[in-house]
Amino acid sequence: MFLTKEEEKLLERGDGVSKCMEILVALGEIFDAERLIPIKHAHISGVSYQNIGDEGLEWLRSLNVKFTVKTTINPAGMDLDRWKEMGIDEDFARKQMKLLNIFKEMGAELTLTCTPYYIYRPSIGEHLAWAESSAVIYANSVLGARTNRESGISALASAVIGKTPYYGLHIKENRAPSILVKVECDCDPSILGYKIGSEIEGIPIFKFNRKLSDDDLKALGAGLASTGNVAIFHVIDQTPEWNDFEIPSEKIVVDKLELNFDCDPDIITLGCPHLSKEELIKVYNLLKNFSGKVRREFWIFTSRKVYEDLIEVVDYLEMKGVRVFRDTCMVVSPATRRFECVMTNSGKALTYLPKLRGVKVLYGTLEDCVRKAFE
Ligand SMILES: C[C@@](O)(CCOP(=O)(O)O)CC(=O)O
Ligand code: SF4
Repeated sequence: MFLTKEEEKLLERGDGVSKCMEILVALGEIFDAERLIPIKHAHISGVSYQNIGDEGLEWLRSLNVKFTVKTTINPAGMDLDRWKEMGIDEDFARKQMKLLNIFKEMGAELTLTCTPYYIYRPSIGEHLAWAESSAVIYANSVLGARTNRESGISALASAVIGKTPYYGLHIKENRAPSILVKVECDCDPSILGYKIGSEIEGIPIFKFNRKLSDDDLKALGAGLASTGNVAIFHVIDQTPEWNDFEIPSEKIVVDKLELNFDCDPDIITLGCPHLSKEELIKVYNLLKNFSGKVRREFWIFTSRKVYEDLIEVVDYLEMKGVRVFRDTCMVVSPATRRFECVMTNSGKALTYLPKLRGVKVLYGTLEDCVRKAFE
């Protein structure tokens, strides 16, 4: 991969910046990138102490670097204000705060959300270096911005250098669809993504018989990326780049989805990825149909920004016994170990909760989840 004189010099410093350059050069060589390109925004995953532990914390501290572009970060292992209520112990909280202080010293904004696009909405064609698979696929598919599916480490290296290797989805022709998915059922987009992700190769372009909302597209992408190596999709008549390419001849038809999850939930959860304003308001409107408080643990996760923008809605949900937490989620928090069976409408959470937290899961639509909370 070609390096400019300045880039060569960064390699020779022998410090944390050199380490970051080495990561980007190695990535560039693996994927045969011709050069590095500047990025506008990096989003780093691997922020929960639960997932990176003491080793990750010490490695980050040893880098001793500063970010040179706008940098946001993924959820931590707890709500920074209500961690005791989540059942988190002091030792974990202390270590999580130590980790967040390191990110802050590096120059990250402590956004602690997997939905950075609600805070900074990238524009079409903008080059990013984002980790967090659900954010990557949203940026590429719904916004038309350009990022590969970075790891936490490669996103951090790009945040320091301000660049990323020019390969993969940064290049227009690599964003072309290779399989048409005709959807003939009124299937939950989250579950559709969860099922299709493991069944297809390449980039899907969907044909729906209805208009999907941005939240539907968010759920579809999160599900797709959780079970498949998919970092972009298109939807005919709906996503920004759908008409820039030939419609692929390879086609599958989806007319029904079968799921077999079964357990009696001791907690219901929504917000994987973190809920948008519209989604939080949808929960509010559903809750108004039920008298009294919920009868099961009901945890909702969203970003601080959405929470603060809708504080009256949050107050109502809390009054109904729902807990609205920020900064974290069921997948990256040790709090989840208190539960046996988690009910959710998120295809992504159905994938990761058993894998990362070892709990059983039960699928329900948003309406099913709200109804179950009162049973
Ligand atoms: C599962 C995920 O959403 C959150 C946990 O990952 P991390 O600890 O933020 O790297 C990451 C991802 O899907 O890229
Ligand atoms: S809520 Fe879901 S998408 Fe967001 S960080 Fe947690 S697992 Fe990832």
